[in-house]
Amino acid sequence: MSKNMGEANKCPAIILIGMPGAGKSTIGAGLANARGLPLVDTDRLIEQEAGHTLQALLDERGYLGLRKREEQVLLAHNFTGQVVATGGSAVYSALAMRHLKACGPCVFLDIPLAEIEQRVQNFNDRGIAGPVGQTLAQVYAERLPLYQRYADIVVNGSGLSEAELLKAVQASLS
Ligand SMILES: Nc1ncnc2c1ncn2[C@@H]1O[C@H](COP(=O)(O)OP(=O)(O)O)[C@@H](O)[C@H]1O
Ligand SMILES: O=C(O)C1=C[C@@H](OP(=O)(O)O)[C@@H](O)[C@H](O)C1
Ligand SMILES: [Mg+2]
Repeated sequence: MSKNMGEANKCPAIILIGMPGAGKSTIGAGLANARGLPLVDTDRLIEQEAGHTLQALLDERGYLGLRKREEQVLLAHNFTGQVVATGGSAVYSALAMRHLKACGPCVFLDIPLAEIEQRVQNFNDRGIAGPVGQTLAQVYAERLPLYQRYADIVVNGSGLSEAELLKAVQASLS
């Protein structure tokens, strides 16, 4: 299940990756609470450090600019001892993912496209870091191999409630 726990044990953090709407922020908060660890939502970190909302960054710099900013912020922080809810686009940076994986196991919240589509109703103005016109299905198809590549642990969240998914993530880490 875990490909890289030896490295992770030196510098424990828990990194959540997955599609927008997968539940990284929601499950991250529950996980942090359950484990008594601080939560870092990297989207909020980017906004704090940039002094702009993600949408403003997207409007001003385009999706490649937002991805670059995300990479810079991820690389600038040591996430030791924290639960990290990443943004869905973090996996576009191999450098940032290498840095995150050195801090702890990457847990991929693997949610089927149909469930993501139900949850993400505001796809066109949600601030997705991708080219205009790309559909949610295209984003999913492009990113699935990246989430799989970087995952140390894959949690299948198909059909699970928030509470069930949190429990499954906890079980995957024990
Ligand atoms: N099983 C589930 N696990 C996590 N979130 C769920 C689940 N079912 C519905 N949701 C809802 O989906 C949304 C997930 O959003 P969020 O946690 O912000 O995801 P992400 O940070 O991955 O984009 C929330 O509104 C949450 O209430
Ligand atoms: O998947 C994406 O392209 C993005 C997802 C968002 O985070 P969540 O995955 O937490 O929604 C946020 O980082 C930004 O709007 C870009
Ligand atoms: Mg989030």
